[in-house]
Amino acid sequence: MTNSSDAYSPDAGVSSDVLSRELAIEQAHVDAVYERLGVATKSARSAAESGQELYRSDRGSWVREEDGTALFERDAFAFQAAKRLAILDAEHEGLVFGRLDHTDREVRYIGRIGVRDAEYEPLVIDWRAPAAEPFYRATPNNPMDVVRRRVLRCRADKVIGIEDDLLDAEANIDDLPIVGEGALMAALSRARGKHMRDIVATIQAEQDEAIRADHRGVTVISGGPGTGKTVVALHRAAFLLYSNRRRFERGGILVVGPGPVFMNYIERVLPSLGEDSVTLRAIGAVASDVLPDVRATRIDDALAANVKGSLRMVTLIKRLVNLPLSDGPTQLLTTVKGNVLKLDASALDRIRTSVAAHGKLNASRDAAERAVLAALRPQVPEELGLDADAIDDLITSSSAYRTFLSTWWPPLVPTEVLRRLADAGVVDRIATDLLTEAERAALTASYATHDDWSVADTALLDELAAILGPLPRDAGDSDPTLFLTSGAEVSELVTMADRYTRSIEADPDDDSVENYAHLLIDESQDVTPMQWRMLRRRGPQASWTIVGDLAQSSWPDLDEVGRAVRELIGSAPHREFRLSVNYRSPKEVFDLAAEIVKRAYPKADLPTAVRSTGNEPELARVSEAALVSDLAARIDTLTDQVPGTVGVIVPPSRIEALQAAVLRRLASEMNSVDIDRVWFVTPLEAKGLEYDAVVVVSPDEVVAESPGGVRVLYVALTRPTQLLVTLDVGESAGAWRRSRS
Ligand SMILES: Nc1ncnc2c1ncn2[C@@H]1O[C@H](COP(=O)(O)OP(=O)(O)OP(=O)(O)O)[C@@H](O)[C@H]1O
Repeated sequence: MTNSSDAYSPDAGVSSDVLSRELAIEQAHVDAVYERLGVATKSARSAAESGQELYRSDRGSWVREEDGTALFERDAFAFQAAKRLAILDAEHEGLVFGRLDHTDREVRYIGRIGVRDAEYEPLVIDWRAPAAEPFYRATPNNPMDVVRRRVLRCRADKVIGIEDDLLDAEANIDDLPIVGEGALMAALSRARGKHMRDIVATIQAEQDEAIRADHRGVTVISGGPGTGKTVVALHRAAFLLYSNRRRFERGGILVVGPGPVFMNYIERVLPSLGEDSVTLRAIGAVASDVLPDVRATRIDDALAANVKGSLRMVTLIKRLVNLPLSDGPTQLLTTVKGNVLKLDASALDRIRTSVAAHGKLNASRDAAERAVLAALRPQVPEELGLDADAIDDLITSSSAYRTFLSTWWPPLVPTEVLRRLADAGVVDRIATDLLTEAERAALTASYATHDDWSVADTALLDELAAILGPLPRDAGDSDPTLFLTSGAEVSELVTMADRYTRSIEADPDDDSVENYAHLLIDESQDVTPMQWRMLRRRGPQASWTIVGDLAQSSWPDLDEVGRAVRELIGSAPHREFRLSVNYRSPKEVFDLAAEIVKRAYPKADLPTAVRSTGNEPELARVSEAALVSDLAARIDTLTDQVPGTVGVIVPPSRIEALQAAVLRRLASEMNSVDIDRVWFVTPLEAKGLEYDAVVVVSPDEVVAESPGGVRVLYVALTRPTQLLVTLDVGESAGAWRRSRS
């Protein structure tokens, strides 16, 4: 097996004459397809110019097949073909990638888009069409009337390689040569680059079932590392769009992954399948539809992260919202014709709680005012002979009352409310029965020591946005200088006026949560209960695809993860798929990783590694003093040994300093190293990613620094496609492997 990107080498067993002849046959077909597409593009353009915008769809596609009734079907097809062609990633590996030869001698070509000839006969079948299914599902045990499955490897419009599988050796067809040594193995041993590639030419049968599963309800896809969960989920998104375009293009599909590095890694897959209408968002950016500035990447320390992810925060946040502002009024005093009217703190609290129970706070100011007036009216002496309207007019015209209302029920901005948790006094008042002392301290410290938001905070901010609702549209009508005449202390005046002015800068139109028809959640084992609440707000009517592996969870309470998914499924129809083959890690690497994870999590779902390289992992040790020079030297060697990427996975506490020092050393002493191929990441950032070679720095610290412990080390150990090095730092390090059985 070869590591080069041209690993689709022709089988030496087939004469070069046969190979050349077969390549020429396939080239002729590919040429015909491109010629036809040229015609389709022209025809699409001219139809568009002659006013067919009528058929433009809401989300910007040119034509919906179902609506194109006034068009000849062929014209509608031309639109679709031209549109998909325009989206296809420039670097995609061939429009036509497969061929099926059937027992009845019928030949079908499979490609990224469907293409028909002038007589409307299929030249290429879209990989998602039912007729393409045997390409993925046929096996020698169940050949599905297919004799030979052929994968074509193209560069741009040139066919450069062929890989065949003989599926029905009994079929009486003796003029079908079999070429190549297996498309899957060749694909798997190719170098990894910065972006994930589609697997459209080599989808395996168990993966195909998950991709084509019913769109309704909830589809759960599980499996160990490297089993293709992510890539399968992305192909499923493309399949859903193909099979139910109207519903999913209009309603939208949201793909959520763990972080921006991961989103960047997967972003090319859907365009390479001709689909560009899917929204990709890291979990820390999901709330950015309601809170545009909130896009977080920082991970809290373990204790704070656990607290912030837990459902106990729902109660805590409700209490926080109801807790009067420390600089707000504690009572209302006003007069009507010389008679003093008063509501004390407990009366105000009762009103606040009962109003808050019935609506969103920012939308309830009128209701709160009605409740306050209703509580004041009985205090006006009857002998004044005033009716309710007259009393209300007298109360509301007083400046003391207006000042009270603005400060007692101000427009509340989620970010400002959550910041209140930096005050230990606030946390103590609302959380003594919810959190331990250590948890309360961790929560307060996380806000007191950081100005920016963490990923876990975004779900809390989203929860707050849901409780508070959009800012009132008239929030800007009141004059902040009002406070200057209220008679309170100057320092307070500034605080309130300041808060008021800042809060009205938010655009009330930005507060609507985006709803999707389908949500696809990757690395779901790390989604906390609070984050599930945030996601569910994006798809109250949606169907779901949930992808994950409990053995890779960084969340400490695995039962809670399971419960959250069961709750989401509820009584909806659902189906589960388990992927069983690890296509990423060589067997030698995965054996080590599996042994480590089994110790901490015996129930781990361990896949079978499909490849073997003969390279055992290197378990190395280095002193603290020699770490930088040793790591730089290893990176130098590894970039020579593998053709693609080298991942250096470093515990969070070390990454910044170590990366800077190693890069400096590489630049000064080993400047032949191609730095663009080297990635420094924390174990959590490495989730879902893969590299040709990986160095895991200080595995003991990787375990110690994450609430997921050994499971997070398992993630790190399962990232390489070729070579693994672990680097213990210091004489006594290595606990992670000493207790190997
Ligand atoms: N059928 C296939 N043909 C070719 N390559 C495949 C196939 N299935 C998976 N792969 C490759 O295997 C690698 C792992 O896939 P992927 O990242 O989707 O796995 P995963 O199950 O999400 O892993 P993890 O849980 O570790 O994040 C990728 O490089 C992917 O392209």
